[in-house]
Amino acid sequence: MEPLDNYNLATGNSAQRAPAYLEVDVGGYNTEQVIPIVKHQLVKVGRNGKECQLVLTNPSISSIHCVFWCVFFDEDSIPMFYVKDCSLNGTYLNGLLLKRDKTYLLKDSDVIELSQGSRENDSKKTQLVFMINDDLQSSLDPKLLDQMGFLREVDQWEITNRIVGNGTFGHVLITHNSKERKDDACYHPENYAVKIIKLKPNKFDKEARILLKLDHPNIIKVYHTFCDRNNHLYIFQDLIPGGDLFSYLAKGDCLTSMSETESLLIVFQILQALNYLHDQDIVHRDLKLDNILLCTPEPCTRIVLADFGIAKDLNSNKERMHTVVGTPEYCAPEVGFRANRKAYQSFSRAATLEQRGYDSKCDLWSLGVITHIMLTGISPFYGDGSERSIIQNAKVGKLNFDLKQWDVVSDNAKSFVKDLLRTDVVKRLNSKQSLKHIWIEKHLSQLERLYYKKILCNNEGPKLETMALDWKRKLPKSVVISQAIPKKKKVLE
Ligand SMILES: Nc1ncnc2c1ncn2[C@@H]1O[C@H](COP(=O)(O)OP(=O)(O)OP(=O)(O)O)[C@@H](O)[C@H]1O
Repeated sequence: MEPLDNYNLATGNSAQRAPAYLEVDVGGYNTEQVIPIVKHQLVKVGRNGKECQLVLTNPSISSIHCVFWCVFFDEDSIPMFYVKDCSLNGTYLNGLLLKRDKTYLLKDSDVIELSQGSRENDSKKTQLVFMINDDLQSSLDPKLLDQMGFLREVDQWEITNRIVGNGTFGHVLITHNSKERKDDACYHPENYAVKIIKLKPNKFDKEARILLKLDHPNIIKVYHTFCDRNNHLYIFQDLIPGGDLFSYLAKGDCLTSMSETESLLIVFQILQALNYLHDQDIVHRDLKLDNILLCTPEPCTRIVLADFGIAKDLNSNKERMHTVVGTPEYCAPEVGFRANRKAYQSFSRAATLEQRGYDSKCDLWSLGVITHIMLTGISPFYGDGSERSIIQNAKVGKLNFDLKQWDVVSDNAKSFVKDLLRTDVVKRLNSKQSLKHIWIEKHLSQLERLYYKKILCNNEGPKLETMALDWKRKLPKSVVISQAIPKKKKVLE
């Protein structure tokens, strides 16, 4: 039997108290070793002794063969557990090959096989059995869909009772595409997400209309929409499995900062998305940490903008916007939130006030707030946390770069934040100007290389050949794109 190093492996009860764990079997025998899967910790399996929690020396195993993690939407919800294949020789889930760099949702008792050698090698075969803690398992409600009045099936989409997230307006659930399963029997079927919103009778939904028009790697991809007899609108979309940026930064009961490099890569991607949206006269209007989703909860991952619930398509009406919408903490002062909410108290989230209106630059203010938080862990206008103080502070727009959290941040990054958080809209950068800011421009070649080569090609998501031509044109000449598509393999009995 190949040696199995005990890197961070737990045994017995401590691991079984984790929300989920992996049991390690080698050559068909249970080794009694278990790897807990807990919040904020990736579990890597492979040959790399420095990075992996479970180190395997079998040569057919890749340096990092596969990665496991869990995502908690909030403390009350049942977490989602995922596995991502990063190997050369393939990872199998219940006997079916996973697509390389794709992420799959796990369920209790799933068996993950790391190599499928010949029969003589069966004694070396490592299997991981995924187990969910009994308490969590029993809280999954099989009648959830009926209770909520949601359909179980819409065309080829099968809707499950597993909730990915909840918002003010919608529930987001896991769904499968049965047609895909029939078309591709060798691969494990993928999971998708469906956002279900209750519409007011006879109202059409702007979110679905806007999303169906969009096609960008940093914007949530929508495949299909459907409205049932109860005015529930179903928006079928990609499942983005790394959780949102808020959860990624939240450790304990406060937000933490991330390195300048990691922040820059996220800012660059958000700007790609904003540039694309604003070029088409679409304004997001609710950009915040919670609406930025990560493909994997680790640095250098693709990020995706979600929740276009209050986005505005200015194509139908080229005027400036006047509706007070968004989230005060991220909201530009010109949008018109008032410290005295009486002015629009009768409306849930929106009101039209007498004012000069605002334009797409409100999204850049929100990006300024997001960048400030990523670099320092501090929300710039938070004050005492009350809506009144946030709105008042944002109106004044005073930033404090003397705080010790800024000591490790470059002057260029500070200048970027300052140029986005300008209360004077005319002086605030737009998305094109932001992409030319010295903080971005100085690192542009590295950013583009990482973006096109690593984030778009190796990270799950659109491959370059499927993307629009204007995206291809931006590819720097020096970058060689490696198409990491594994050969199709037969399903083993
Ligand atoms: N495609 C997706 N993949 C994975 N998670 C998702 C997806 N869409 C939404 N979520 C999760 O569900 C949560 C709620 O979704 P969303 O923000 O779209 O709903 P909402 O009702 O419009 O929310 P809000 O209260 O912010 O307006 C998100 O914060 C996110 O964590």
